[in-house]
Amino acid sequence: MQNDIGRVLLSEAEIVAKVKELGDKLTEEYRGKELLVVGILKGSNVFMSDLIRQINIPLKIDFMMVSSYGNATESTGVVKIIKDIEQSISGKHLLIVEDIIDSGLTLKYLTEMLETRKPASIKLCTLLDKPARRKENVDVDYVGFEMPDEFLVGYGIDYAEYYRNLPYIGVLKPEVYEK
Ligand SMILES: O=P(O)(O)OC[C@H]1O[C@H](OP(=O)(O)OP(=O)(O)O)[C@H](O)[C@@H]1O
Ligand code: HPA
Ligand SMILES: [Mg+2]
Repeated sequence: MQNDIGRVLLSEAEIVAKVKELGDKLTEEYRGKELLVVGILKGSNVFMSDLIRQINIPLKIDFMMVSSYGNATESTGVVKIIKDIEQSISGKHLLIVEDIIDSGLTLKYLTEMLETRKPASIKLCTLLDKPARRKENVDVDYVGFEMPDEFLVGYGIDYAEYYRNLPYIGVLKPEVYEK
């Protein structure tokens, strides 16, 4: 698995420090508010687990599962909801947690759909942002790192469902997906 990684872009230590920094900001932002943190599966799973433990106020969590990539490296543009939030979000402050924003298609679709359920607010937090690849404009409130236009894996992010368990973020060698 390590042999498929061309370069490590973010080390485990850099990620830990950034998650702590984001958690501190979110603690201040949501103090005294009814917070529901919504992770977008599967990619956000690792980031979400670390992030909520750095937010030091009462909160609830839930998950949605959507898919637009299948086993490809380009978004299909069709967002499928596989699992929805299990509770009413009306009047709640929603924090959507993503591992990566690339084309923006996933979040554009999701935020528009969730707005119709009348939450008190919706904000977005992503560990990684690839602004160069944006097809849909989405307002991201909290970004861990801006990344170059390369196919990234690790820390929850997959290629063909593998590499999610790498503790760092790396670039996959092109020969891995070109073969
Ligand atoms: O901005 P976009 O171009 O829409 O890409 C970002 C989305 O793509 C990935 O999910 P994917 O659909 O691959 O599912 P996964 O989280 O299960 O890997 C990632 O976790 C984001 O949800
Ligand atoms: O760079 C990426 N890597 C893996 N999955 C992704 N989904 C959107 N962008 C990416
Ligand atoms: Mg994926």
